[in-house]
Amino acid sequence: MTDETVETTPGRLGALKGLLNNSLISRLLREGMNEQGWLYAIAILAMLVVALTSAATAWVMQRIIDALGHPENHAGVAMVSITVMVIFTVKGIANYTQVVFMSRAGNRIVARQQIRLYQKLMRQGVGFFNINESSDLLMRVTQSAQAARSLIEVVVTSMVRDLLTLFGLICVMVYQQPLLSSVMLIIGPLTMIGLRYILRHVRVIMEKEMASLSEIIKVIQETSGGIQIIKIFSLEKRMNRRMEGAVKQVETRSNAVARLEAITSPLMETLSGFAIAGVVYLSAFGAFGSEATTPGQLMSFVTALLMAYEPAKRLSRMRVTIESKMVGVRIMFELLDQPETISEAENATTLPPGPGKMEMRNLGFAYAKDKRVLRDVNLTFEPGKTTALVGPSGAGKSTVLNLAMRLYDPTEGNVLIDGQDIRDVTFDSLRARMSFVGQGTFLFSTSVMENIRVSRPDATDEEVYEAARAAHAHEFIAKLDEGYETQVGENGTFLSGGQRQRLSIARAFLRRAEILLLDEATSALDADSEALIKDALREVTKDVTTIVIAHRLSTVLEADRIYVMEDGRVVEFGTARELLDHGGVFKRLFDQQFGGSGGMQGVQ
Ligand SMILES: Nc1ncnc2c1ncn2[C@@H]1O[C@H](COP(=O)(O)OP(=O)(O)OP(=O)(O)O)[C@@H](O)[C@H]1O
Repeated sequence: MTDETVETTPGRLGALKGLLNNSLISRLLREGMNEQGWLYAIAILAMLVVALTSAATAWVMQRIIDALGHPENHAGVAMVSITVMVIFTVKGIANYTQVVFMSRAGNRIVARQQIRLYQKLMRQGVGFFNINESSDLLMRVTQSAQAARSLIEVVVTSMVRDLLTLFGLICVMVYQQPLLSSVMLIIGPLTMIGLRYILRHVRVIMEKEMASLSEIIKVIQETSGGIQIIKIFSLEKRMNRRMEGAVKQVETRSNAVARLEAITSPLMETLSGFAIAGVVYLSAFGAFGSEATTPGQLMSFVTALLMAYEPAKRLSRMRVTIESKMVGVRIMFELLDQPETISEAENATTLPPGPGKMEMRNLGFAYAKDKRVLRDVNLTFEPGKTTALVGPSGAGKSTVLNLAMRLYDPTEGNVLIDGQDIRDVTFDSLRARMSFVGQGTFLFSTSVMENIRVSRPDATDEEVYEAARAAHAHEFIAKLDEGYETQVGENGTFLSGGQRQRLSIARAFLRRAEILLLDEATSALDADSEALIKDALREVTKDVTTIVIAHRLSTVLEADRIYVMEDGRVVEFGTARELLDHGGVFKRLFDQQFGGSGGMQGVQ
């Protein structure tokens, strides 16, 4: 159930949301208990002992006071002293055990949830990352697991230790002063009324605080990624203002939550103060004299009353704390429960090695509903041949590659490799057959060597050098301070655009896959480098099914077949020669680039 579905009936909103929350809490507890059951069992046992020893502390006050009234009874005084020592020793050990085991269980929950969240992200398709901003994901993964931990801690501690302690102390109170206790039991619950007001606000404020936190992360990310543009266009002031706005919002909201949480203290304190004052007053005037009260009993009662204050306060604030943590837990489960945008078939098989023929049959595709990007596209990529996709910007060429790699599933039609629908095979076996160089050259923040080797982790150093030579990257790598061990910086900041592209090409060469996809793979290179890499490509792609996308038509003139795309459709195909003779879209694009027949040399 989502909040939108509930929103339609405002009257029932609160109740339904409460239900949703409760089911989330029980799910969180169930999962927590299932995974860390024994850690919690020990902690809960220790809490039980804490509760018992707390009640015993109050109870023993009677013995202390009464024993002090009879100092001549040495054995009695000694017995009371030993009892006090035992109670406090056991309480100390139980407290320690409870804290240590609760923390262990909590830390493990944070660790496991963060891993679960990350694994969930890994299973998501590319489409998921298009619609979920990275700052939001960062916030969810880092904050929400902590919230889950705190929530379990609050619920378990309050429901077990505080509730039992309170119960034990009330028993002592009733035992020692039944009449006075009944007065207290009436006043106590009155404090709960004030809390209803507070609860309503906490959740709303926390939701806004999370959104502002996400905005802070986004500003920092954009600052880091776009620092050049920020400086060149003097956007510093604007970015500062954005940051100040987001930080201010978090500050204001944190203050509001703190105010609401803090209000519970004076509420409880004032009422407790009134109650204690009342007890002292009534006792002094012997209002309860008929109960034959000894000073020890009265002292024991007052001690129990004072000790009950802390657990009662925590219990009364439990809902407020739960509400504030609930927001984090909800966004965590939302992420964990999101359907995967693309997934392997249940009985997916392994795509066996083969010649690497790829066919696309009647493909239709839309990234967003009702916005068709491909229509009835039929393409055949022959094994061992080079096929080019050309056409104006936005025609859908990169989308074809996205579907070939199964980063998305087509909305109509299918993609076949060696006759097998790629939806029926495992991701690993599909992608093992492919290699890719894209428009954006992503590099990891590690060494040059590791960046090339990601495509084939078991490659030897010699194989990496060989791939780098083929991509004409070896020369510049050798000149770097630490050669192949040079760190490239975040996304290759320390390298030029052309150098980054050469590393991407080396990475693709190293993979030695049967199908090679090149999307503007040489666009960042100068004409000389491009010519060199074209030679290397000729060598590397000899027996490889190669699909090339390039705006510079000079790159594709030698292709065995060229498909021309326009507005999501294939409008022409053939060799460069055939297409030029045909005099259609390709001829128009060719003339735009080469100005008439100026570039006809090289056309097969
Ligand atoms: N991730 C995406 N989400 C939504 N729409 C997208 C996405 N990627 C591309 N599009 C849209 O799909 C259409 C085709 O884009 P595509 O990148 O396939 O074109 P292209 O022919 O490769 O263009 P270019 O030559 O400029 O790279 C465009 O209209 C584009 O706006």
